[in-house]
Amino acid sequence: MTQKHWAIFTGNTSQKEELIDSLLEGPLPKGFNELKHLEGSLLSKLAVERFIDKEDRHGSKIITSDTSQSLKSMSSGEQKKALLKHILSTQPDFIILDNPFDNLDTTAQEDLKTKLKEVSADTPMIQLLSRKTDLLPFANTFAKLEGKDLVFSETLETLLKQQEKQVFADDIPLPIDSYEIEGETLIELKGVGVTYSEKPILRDIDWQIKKGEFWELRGRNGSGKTTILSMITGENPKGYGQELYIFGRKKGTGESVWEIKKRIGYFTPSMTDKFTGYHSINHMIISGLNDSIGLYVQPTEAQLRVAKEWLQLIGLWHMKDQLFHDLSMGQKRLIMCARAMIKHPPLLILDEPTAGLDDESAALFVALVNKFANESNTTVIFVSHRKEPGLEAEFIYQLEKSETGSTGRILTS
Ligand SMILES: Nc1ncnc2c1ncn2[C@@H]1O[C@H](COP(=O)(O)OP(=O)(O)OP(=O)(O)O)[C@@H](O)[C@H]1O
Repeated sequence: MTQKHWAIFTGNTSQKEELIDSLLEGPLPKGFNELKHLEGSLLSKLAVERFIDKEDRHGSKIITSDTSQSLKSMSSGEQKKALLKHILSTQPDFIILDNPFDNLDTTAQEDLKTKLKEVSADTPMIQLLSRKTDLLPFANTFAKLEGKDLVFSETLETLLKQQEKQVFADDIPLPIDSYEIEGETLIELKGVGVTYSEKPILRDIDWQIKKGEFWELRGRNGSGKTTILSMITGENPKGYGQELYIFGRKKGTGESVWEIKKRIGYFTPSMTDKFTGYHSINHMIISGLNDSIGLYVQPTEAQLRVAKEWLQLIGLWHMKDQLFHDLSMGQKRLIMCARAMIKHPPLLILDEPTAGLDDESAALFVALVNKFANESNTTVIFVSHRKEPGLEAEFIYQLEKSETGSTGRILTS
């Protein structure tokens, strides 16, 4: 008998944590009788985060004991590989793969696919996926998770409907205040290099980013994308003493990190996922103007007006008083993105913003980013491993990984 492998398509409303819990802890949902009395393991971003927390609390290495590096300091791709290795060493009876290809570059995705194919010969797998291009070729049982309900389907075709192009009717709302930055160049790196414990990570990085440009930053896992971004945002001290110019000023010449941060909008999904979110979505949007999380002072008329315009644009005005906490994942991402955009910062960084979204929500998100990049003066840097269908970046900065440190080159899209 052929091994059974499940592919479960998830969307915005899917309650996948409950499904994962019942697969691991029981009672088993209908359609999974084959897994009775079997012990499963979970490969997911959440599982990685749990191990990082554990390592932090115990001050020891659990799944990276054979390397000199902590799990926390690894790139997201390296973390996922380390977790898979750990899972395989425990020889589970089945494996749940929750969006296994998120955060992985194409080469790492192919490596993981090959590995999973090998393992699939005698280990059943349950893949939870939100993007159809991620489907594992050996999956043979298909379902969709609607809320809590699993709807099994005989064929794949009925599950995969064609995607319509997303459009927003209104214009991007205008900013309340504007920023003065001299010159046309916003950020410049000249011959920048980074090493960690003598391991070269980046070498001779030359990158000039001008006002209003729309960039995509690409590169394999561990090629140094986050390292570059964290030097720009000021979180990484490796930028000091180098030819790194931020908003016209050389790094380390007395600029305040706070001043830099005020001019950068930043969004990465873990910001949403860790958010407790007991604020109304209207207040969440307005708080983007104050660089705070909730809203602690009475908003002005102008702030209320611009928040309304943003909520109308993204089609969530009718939900303005609902708690952020109660929104679907796709809606939360749109809110967080609008929150980062509302003050039209000179620079907006979106770090793998579509990870974990389903096809429909990702298309909506990308449409919002395209529109903002097109209609505002903000420079946008969009980091993604996935070729995001429909993304209209003007330039691509591609990091090429090498033993002597990644180098960069510019591609026009
Ligand atoms: N604090 C640190 N100590 C040691 N090594 C580090 C540290 N921070 C990052 N690294 C290493 O630097 C390299 C680049 O990491 P970085 O997170 O910038 O890559 P990335 O391109 O963003 O990867 P991914 O796409 O997987 O997120 C990786 O090999 C990572 O392990």
